[in-house]
Amino acid sequence: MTVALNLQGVACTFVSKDQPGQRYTAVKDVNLMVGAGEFVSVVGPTGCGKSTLLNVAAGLLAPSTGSVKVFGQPLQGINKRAGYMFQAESLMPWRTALANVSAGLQFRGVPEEQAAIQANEWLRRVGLGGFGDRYPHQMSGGMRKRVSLAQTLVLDPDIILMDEPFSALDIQTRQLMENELLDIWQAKKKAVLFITHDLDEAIALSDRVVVMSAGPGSRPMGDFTIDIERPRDVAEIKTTSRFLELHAAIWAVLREEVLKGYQQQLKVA
Ligand SMILES: Nc1ncnc2c1ncn2[C@@H]1O[C@H](COP(=O)(O)OP(=O)(O)OP(=O)(O)O)[C@@H](O)[C@H]1O
Repeated sequence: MTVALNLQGVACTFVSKDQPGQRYTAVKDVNLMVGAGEFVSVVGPTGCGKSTLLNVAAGLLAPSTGSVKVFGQPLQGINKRAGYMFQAESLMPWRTALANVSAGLQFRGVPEEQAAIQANEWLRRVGLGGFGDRYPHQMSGGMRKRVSLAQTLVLDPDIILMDEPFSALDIQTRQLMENELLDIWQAKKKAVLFITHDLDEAIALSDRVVVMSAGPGSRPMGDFTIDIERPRDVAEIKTTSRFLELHAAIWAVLREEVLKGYQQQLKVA
């Protein structure tokens, strides 16, 4: 299998803003690999360093030690083979849905007309054909997330990095979006690194679920293959016996770390 993303021996140490002498090692000894076309989720206690790892993969943060390779090449600067979708709203309020989706293409030098055709096509794929002229404030949260998804995918990245992209949505909209993401992923088979708090979501979507330990010095401490056949309906598979078995096995590892994570936070507070 071609390796799309490979983090080897990655550690990230931050210097405290208030006390420059103080250092905090968020993640340490992290080895994490995502194959081309593979869907990998990372779960872990709050504050363990999941977003930190995603930022490292995106090239937004250089690791203090270790290496990051993208399709075998050392990553320098921004990861141009990757598209990102973060938890926060990423739309420009002064641009229509269409203009939001086509912006990235235009920044890359695609002529306006061509960019609009591709952006329209992606809006249609995410179920928003006909909504291209709406502004973000004229759309629901779920619709805005669809626009964000189109905005990420229109650039045709080989690697998709997602940090809790659906956490702000109500459960029904969330399930719709998860199924849509799976449909698109199934058709395009990109490498996905998906961060979530939600173990159900991680299992439902992924080929593999990686469990991070509680910080400081958080590292992957479990790597579970999700051998549930595809295509999947995220709502339906949650009642299958294999899903429940996998959930129990992963939760047995994750639970301890979540408890440790809470203890850590209490200490910090
Ligand atoms: N730029 C920074 N400077 C100092 N500390 C940081 C910085 N970025 C992250 N940290 C610390 O590193 C740790 C990991 O943060 P990170 O946001 O990666 O965790 P997370 O697992 O994504 O958290 P959550 O699940 O709550 O979103 C936290 O303790 C955080 O306070």
